[in-house]
Amino acid sequence: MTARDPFPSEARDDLLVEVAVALPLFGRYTYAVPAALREMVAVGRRVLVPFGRRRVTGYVLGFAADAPAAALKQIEGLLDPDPLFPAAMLPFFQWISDYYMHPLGEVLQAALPTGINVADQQLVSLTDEGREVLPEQARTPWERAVVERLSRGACRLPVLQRLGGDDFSRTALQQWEQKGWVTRQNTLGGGRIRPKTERFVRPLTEPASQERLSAPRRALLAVLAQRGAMAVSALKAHIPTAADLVRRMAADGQVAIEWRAVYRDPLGAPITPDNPPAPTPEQQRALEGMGAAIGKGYRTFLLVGVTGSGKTEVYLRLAAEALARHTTVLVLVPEIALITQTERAFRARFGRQVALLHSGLSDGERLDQWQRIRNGEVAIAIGARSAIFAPFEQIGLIIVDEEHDDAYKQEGALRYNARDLAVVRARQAEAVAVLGSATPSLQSAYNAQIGKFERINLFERVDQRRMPEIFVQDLTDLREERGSRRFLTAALTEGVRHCLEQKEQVLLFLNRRGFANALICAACGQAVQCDRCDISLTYHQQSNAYKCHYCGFSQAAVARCSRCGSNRINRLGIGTEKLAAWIQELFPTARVARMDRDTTRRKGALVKILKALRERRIDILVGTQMVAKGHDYPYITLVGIICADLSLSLPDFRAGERTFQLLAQVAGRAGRGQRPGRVVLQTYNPLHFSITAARDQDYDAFYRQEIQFRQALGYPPFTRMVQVRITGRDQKGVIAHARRLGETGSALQQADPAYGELVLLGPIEAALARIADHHRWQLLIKGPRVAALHRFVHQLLFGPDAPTPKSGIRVAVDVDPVFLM
Ligand SMILES: Nc1ncnc2c1ncn2[C@@H]1O[C@H](COP(=O)(O)OP(=O)(O)OP(=O)(O)O)[C@@H](O)[C@H]1O
Ligand SMILES: [Zn+2]
Repeated sequence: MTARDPFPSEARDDLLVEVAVALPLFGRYTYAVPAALREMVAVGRRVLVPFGRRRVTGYVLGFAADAPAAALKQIEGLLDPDPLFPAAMLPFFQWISDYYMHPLGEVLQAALPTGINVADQQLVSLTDEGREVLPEQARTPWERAVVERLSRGACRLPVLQRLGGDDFSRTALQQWEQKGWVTRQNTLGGGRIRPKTERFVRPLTEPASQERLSAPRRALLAVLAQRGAMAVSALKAHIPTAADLVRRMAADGQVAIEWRAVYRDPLGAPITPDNPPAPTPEQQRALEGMGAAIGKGYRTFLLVGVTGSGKTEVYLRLAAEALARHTTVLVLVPEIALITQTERAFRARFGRQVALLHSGLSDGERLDQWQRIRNGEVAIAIGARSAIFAPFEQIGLIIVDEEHDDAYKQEGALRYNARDLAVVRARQAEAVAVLGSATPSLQSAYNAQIGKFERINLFERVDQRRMPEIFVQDLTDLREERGSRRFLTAALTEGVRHCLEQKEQVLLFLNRRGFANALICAACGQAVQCDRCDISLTYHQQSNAYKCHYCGFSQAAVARCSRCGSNRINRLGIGTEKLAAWIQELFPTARVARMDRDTTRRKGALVKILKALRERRIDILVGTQMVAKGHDYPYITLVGIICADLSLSLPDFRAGERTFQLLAQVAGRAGRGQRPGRVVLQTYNPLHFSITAARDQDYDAFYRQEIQFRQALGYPPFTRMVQVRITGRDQKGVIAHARRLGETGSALQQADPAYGELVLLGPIEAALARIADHHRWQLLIKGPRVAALHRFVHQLLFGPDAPTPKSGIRVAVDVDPVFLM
């Protein structure tokens, strides 16, 4: 026991708990629980624990029988009224920690709603000497901004970090501290989110005395008599002057005002219940197989249904089946634009039983949705990838819509794939997983082929609607054309004209935003490149700026050529911004809108565009891959694919798969209503099998070709991969560390015959060699079996011989990487 222990007499009866801390450390730590907290401590609770010289958030994993010999510290406090996740989810989090090689405490931190963690925060301030010396010493823009900020007073570290974005340097701060120019002090920072409370009114006056009251006061009491206690904000809908009135009535003792905790509600007005259509015979068959499986143990189905085959209706009916068996339902959707569509469908069927979890919500809203799930107040959760962590108990069904979508891959600190986690969670919970898509990932289709998943097909669109007719336009025929004529072909413009005459809608797809993406100096031929990335800049007309699509760097478009100084920069190439301008010129009276990352940056902008499309206030929608996803708009009868080849030539073995999926998906937006659809698909490679298969809407033809290629080259799904990425500002340091990892890897491989089956590729410079001034190198490790592969990488990065990176060099591990550049 430590000298600090305030309860020494109780030493050996101490309750001990194992805790994971929210720090980059793999261990589990044992703490004692002080007597006062003993009744309340439970698995899944967040606690505040001392750790080294700091205090941090921890999560109770379980109870420990024995204390390690070393000094034992005590939990300092419990952070929430209840556990934030059910104990039954711990094996799931542990699996994630093991498989993705990420510390459990950080897994939990990533899984729980953001903004609630409490930890020490460092307060930085200038010393007297620093105040004198530093204004001279600060070099980078970030350093200057920091000194400027600190000269106005002490400041929290995260605020300083944010001042200059990528320029931030921990080393600089440490040096300043060593030289005595700044000091750091620990303070306890609170979680940002508090429960929301509202003023509620409760009637007090006996009905008999009401005659003497004024008419408004009587009206207010009448409403309360009918509805019970009400929030003042809700009362205003009945009595506009309620706020003022309530205050005066409270003073006269006629009503009581009290604060009550309420949920922040992102759902808005209720949606009118829908009228479920009778399932088609195909839907019926699909439902019989999958519905009967719910509640009877783990199974995964791959639902392959052509675009417009009514997969959503299948999901809805399966969800109803799961609810009837008193289990809960998790629905994953790749992105926010689709969540609104799916949310609408589920709320129309299931009303208030639905919770939402996605990044479009405020932190407070998300926490409240989390609590509703946690408290068993809802039975269905819909959300983007992070919703896989929804704290349900008794899960019966997990649906992953558009399962092929790369958006399920989380990049950043904890790298996971929510689609894969859906299968893991279903297995652990003995639930049914349904992965749905018109264009499944090769991985999932292969899993169905070898019997890991069960495949269910929907071959036809509902109501015998035809698949769109696809016309392929060979762009090499138009090589001699200039400007807009090169991409706005006769086939396309005739189609658009016809559509507009019929008052139908057009979708034009181009997988590149901006105005011009090839900026070439007219005098010397130099391409205009980002200062901080090895990537060309794109011209954006609306902001009249050159922008980098990787780091966000932006400079005024008047800039001169970096090589010869000429200000004549040719703007070649085409992006959605230019396409929209061209099409507007050609069809001046058409209502043209654009949907890409530039036009949807502001909160709510995306939903606004989709609403206008639904209400037919847009005639022609121009967009990037955002428009390709499962949208269902009945009046779109023409889809134009401006240049199908853009994604084909990327240095990534999945380029063919992505291109096929993108084309088949965007084509599938046409002709979903009563009127038949047409697609004009323009390409320089009309014979490439990704393109012919998309033209024929033939998934299996694509699969047969692609799977052969993967097998021949030993790519997934025939192998598994782990990518190790080494990044940092110091190029030499990055290369040196990458080489050291490569050497360590080779040595490990030679030492252990079990590693003979692994292939080490690299270390090599990444295809995107520099982003935001960080040099990037990588090591790719391939192997036929997960166990050996993972053991190897673990040893390479965390084993006794693992090389330690110098400060400023980061090593990130990406298991089952999706982005290889
Ligand atoms: N049984 C049915 N009877 C009539 N209409 C239906 C039926 N099932 C679904 N629909 C309608 O068919 C349309 C297409 O369905 P849905 O959007 O679910 O297709 P999908 O299979 O998800 O396609 P995609 O893969 O392109 O997203 C929707 O408008 C839906 O309301
Ligand atoms: Zn850049």
